[in-house]
This record gives sequence, C-alpha cells and structure tokens, in this order.
Amino acid sequence: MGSCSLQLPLINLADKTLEPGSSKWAEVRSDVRKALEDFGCFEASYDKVSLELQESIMKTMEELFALPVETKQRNVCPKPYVGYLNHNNLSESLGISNANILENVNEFTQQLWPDGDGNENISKTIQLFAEKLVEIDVMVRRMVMESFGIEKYIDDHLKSTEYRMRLMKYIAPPEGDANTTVDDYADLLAKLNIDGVEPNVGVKVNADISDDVNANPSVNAGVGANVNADTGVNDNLNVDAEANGDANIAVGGGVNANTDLGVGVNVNSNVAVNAKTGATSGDDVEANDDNEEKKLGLPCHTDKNLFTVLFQHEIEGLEVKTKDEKWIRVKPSPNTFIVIAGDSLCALMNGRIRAPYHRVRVTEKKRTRYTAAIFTCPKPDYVIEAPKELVDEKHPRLFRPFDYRDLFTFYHSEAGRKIQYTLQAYCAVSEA
Ligand SMILES: O=C(O)CCC(=O)C(=O)O
Ligand SMILES: [Fe+2]
Repeated sequence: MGSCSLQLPLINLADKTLEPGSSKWAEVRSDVRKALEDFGCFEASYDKVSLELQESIMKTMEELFALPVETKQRNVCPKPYVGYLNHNNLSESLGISNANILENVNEFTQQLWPDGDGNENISKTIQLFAEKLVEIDVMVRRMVMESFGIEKYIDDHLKSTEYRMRLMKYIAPPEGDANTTVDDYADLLAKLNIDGVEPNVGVKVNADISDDVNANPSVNAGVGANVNADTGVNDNLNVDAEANGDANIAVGGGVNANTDLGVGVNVNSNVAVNAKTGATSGDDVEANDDNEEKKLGLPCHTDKNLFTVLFQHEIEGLEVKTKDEKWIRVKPSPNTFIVIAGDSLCALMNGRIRAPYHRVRVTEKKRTRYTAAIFTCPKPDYVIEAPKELVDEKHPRLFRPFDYRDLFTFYHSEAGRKIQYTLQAYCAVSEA
C-alpha cells in the first residue's frame, strides 16, 4: 500500500535545558544525527512559535494567495525559480529571499502592492515566522556539524548560507474526485485521439509538467485529474516549486488540446521525461495497488539545498520516502516543524546524511492546504565540499566540489530533468 503508519522521529528542540554544551544538547544532538542518517528528516517539536503567530502566518497566506494572479506574478526575482510559481494550478507558491530580514520582506510586499501601504502587518508576520524557522535551522546545523566532529567550520558555514522562504498553497481535491482513475483519463485520451498517446497508459498524461518526479503512471494521471477538475488550462508557468528549494518541474513537450468536455488538457507524450523520478519499480507496484496515489500536489523530489524547515498547518499532505521505499505521511500538529535534509547537505557530509525523496499528496476534500518553509541555501561562491575530516578509507570522497547554483541549473536543465539522481549524475566521484 501507499503510506502506512510509519512515523518520522519526533525530537524536542525546545527543552529548557537545551543549551550548547549541556548534557541535554548532547543527547538531542545524537537523536538529530540518527534521524538524519536514517530518514534524512524528522519532526521538530518547537513551542517557541506562538500559536498566535502560527495563526497569523496562515491568515497571511490566505490573504496573499487570494490576490489576483497578475498581482502574484509581480513576485519576481532575478534568480530563476525564486518568485511566484504555479504548478499547473495544483499548487502555487510565493518566494521571498532572506525573509528573516524585514527589509527584504518589505521589498516583497512592495512588489505586490507598489502603491500600497498598510502591509506592515503582513511583512512583520512573515519576517517573525521566518526568524523562527531560521532558529531551528541554525540549531540543527550546529548539532549536525558538532556530531560529525567538524564544529570548527560552523561559523564560516553559517556565514556562507542564505535563506529563501516559500509560502505554498495546494488546491484541495474537489468533491467527487475520489474515484477518478487512470481509466477515466484513458477515456479522455481516447477522446482526444492524440498521436503517440496510448490511452491506457497513465504515464502519458502529464498535466503539462514533466517533473522530475512521477515515474509512477497513476501519479501522473492524478496530476491530470486535479488540473482538469480545476481549470483544465495551465496558465503559463509550468514551473514548480522549490526553487528555492527545489522541487523540480520541467516543462514537457506537452500538447494542449481542447476536449469535447470543454476543458483544456495537456498531454505529454514524452515518456523519457518521466524517467527522472525518485520512484522505483517498487513504487510502481505500490501505486498500482493504491488509487490514492493518483493525486499529487507536488511531485516526488529531493531538495537541492542544505536544509528545509517546513510548517504544515492542519491539513496533511507531505509524504517522505524511507530507505526501504515506504512512504511516511507526516501528520501536522501544532508546534511541530519538519526538518528535511537536501542534496547539498548530503554532499557536504560526504553522504553520511540522506536527502530523502518527498512529495505532497493532498487528499482532504475542499480544504486548501497552506505550508510555509525556509530553504537554507549556500550563498554564491560557497563551494560545497566535504571537509577532510569526513573522508577516510572507510568513507571515500563521494562527490566533487561544486557550487550550489550550478547544481541547481543542472537540475533544471533539459538533461538534468531526465536524470533520476541529480547529485550523483552531477558530481559523483567516478570509481577509478
Ligand atoms: O509543502 C510541502 O509540504 C512540501 C514542499 C516541498 O517539498 C518543497 O517545496 O520542496
Ligand atoms: Fe521539497
């Protein structure tokens, strides 16, 4: 079956006695290391973010995403994939560079409301919330570096990173959508009668994205399902998330066609694109057994940055893949944040920490899901290279040094999109 009752480790990062150097610190540090070695991810319990602030960030997101699309599209950034993104009307997100600094958040709100005032509260809420996520990130990075005996690099390391915030909205599946199946899409495809598309193969329906995700036929069909139910037309921006982070959506060679159902459908007949996925053949089997696997708000991916700290409020959807290819569905709970290691951290730690595949699958009907995340990214010119302390006979160097921006560019390149394991393909040390 798909996700089961497995859980991520839950670690309390707000214990009163948790000070660097204390015995509590050493205990929690070793839990953090173990969680990241085993899962690349854990739930952090952190009650230092007031419930009021948690509510405010939710209200802020509702308000922001309710703005007209032309307004949201003013959230632009010179760096690609960092501003407003719309993932086929299944999810959309707004990006803010260094949102822990009020000035940057003000720039963001001014982009949206160039003549407006009165957005002070929005800016303040975003900045305060970002600051809290950053606290978690800094604590966790300190623990990781200490636990691997490379604490002497901490200060330089912390100075060499920046934060990208992303506010995300996932459209709820509409009522009555639950029984939509691959076959329904096959019917639709048959009606479309498009060359090169085999009606009974869900993998060909790719909702205008051909992300790095979805090796999984039914998953792609699910993406199509939501898009069609929603508007049927992808506005334009076939991009995706994570830019900042990193989810990876490539624009596929989609064909846009109008059906006799009066909706626009994108059919991607480029199977090769789907080769890039975190899924394995095991997934295919699993997904075939599980109809619920057909609805994805965000395709399966690894984050490319160092760490992601994510807040999901009330509506679940995030799923994290374990080493043995099981999906863990992460239940939201107040005062809990999800910490996810990315590919850059994996490389920096010479592979000792996993960067887990994860995805978003929203199943709750008629309730929009909002999440807010901080993506810790290496600054330009910070070369990701495992320190010599992490390299020995037992742990040979796994990755060549690289610049995060180059990894990111590769990830979004045509070649990169077709590759399943971006980090390995990009910079693995080849065997002699
Ligand atoms: O919104 C979520 O639950 C996950 C988002 C995510 O994985 C990403 O943006 O990289
Ligand atoms: Fe992610």
